[in-house]
Amino acid sequence: KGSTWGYGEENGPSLWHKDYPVAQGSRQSPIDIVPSEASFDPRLAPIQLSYDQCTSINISNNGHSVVVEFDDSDDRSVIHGGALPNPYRLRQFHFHWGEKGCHGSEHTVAGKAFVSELHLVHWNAEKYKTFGQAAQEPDGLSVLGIFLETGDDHRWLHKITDALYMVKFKGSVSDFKGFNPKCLLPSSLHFWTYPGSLTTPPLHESVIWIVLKEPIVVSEKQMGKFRMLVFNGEEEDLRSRMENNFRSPQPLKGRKVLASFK
Ligand SMILES: Cc1ccnc(S(N)(=O)=O)n1
Ligand SMILES: [Zn+2]
Repeated sequence: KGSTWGYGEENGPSLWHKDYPVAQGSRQSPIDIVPSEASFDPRLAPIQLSYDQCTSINISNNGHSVVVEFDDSDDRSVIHGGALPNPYRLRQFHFHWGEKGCHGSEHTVAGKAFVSELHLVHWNAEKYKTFGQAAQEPDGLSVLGIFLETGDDHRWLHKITDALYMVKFKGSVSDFKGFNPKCLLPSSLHFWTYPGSLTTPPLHESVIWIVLKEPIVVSEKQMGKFRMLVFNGEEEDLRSRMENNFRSPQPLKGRKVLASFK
């Protein structure tokens, strides 16, 4: 049986196209964002995150990242603005990161990578009945990308890093109530936006990407706690530290990146 995809030598991003030919498609993500080539679009509405009624449910290790899931049975937590035609519902957030001292973001800015990248995944519940269906439509999803750089401790990230020991192994799930990801936003909501894809299989070209210009600051110690997670299940002999779970920038193929700021 074909091995499932991952980030290793035998199943990493350069091989994903074999099982997921869309990997070589015309609107793949991530990309290298070149600010001087992005065009300021005054028509872009400011990003608004209405997360005050959001309901986080659990935190889990899916063998590729650590994921916090939300109750998306109604419009209690939505993102609107940017180039979005209507509000999109928050479904989950997760992270991508590198190894100690190295970079791990997926998007880069003029070739500069950050230590990590947070993805807040939303779906167009006004137009589609389920997340799964929306994930296969060109306007189905919107992912808000936030860069992480190292410096001082992030005062709220500890709520997540303190829970990571409970989800060390693939397949582990733990209660995670009352977390509002608004506490993970930088002060500026200036953004770039472009049409792209999921950055992990099935790599559907269904994402309107919104990437914030300003990174948030977290400490190397906090990042270290992400690296104590492992890709493998508790019962597997082969232990492999969860790190470098990022895809590299993909060809722009003529796409335009819009900027919400001058
Ligand atoms: C929910 C989901 C699946 C796959 N990839 C992504 S991502 N990394 O593009 O946000 N999100
Ligand atoms: Zn992601």
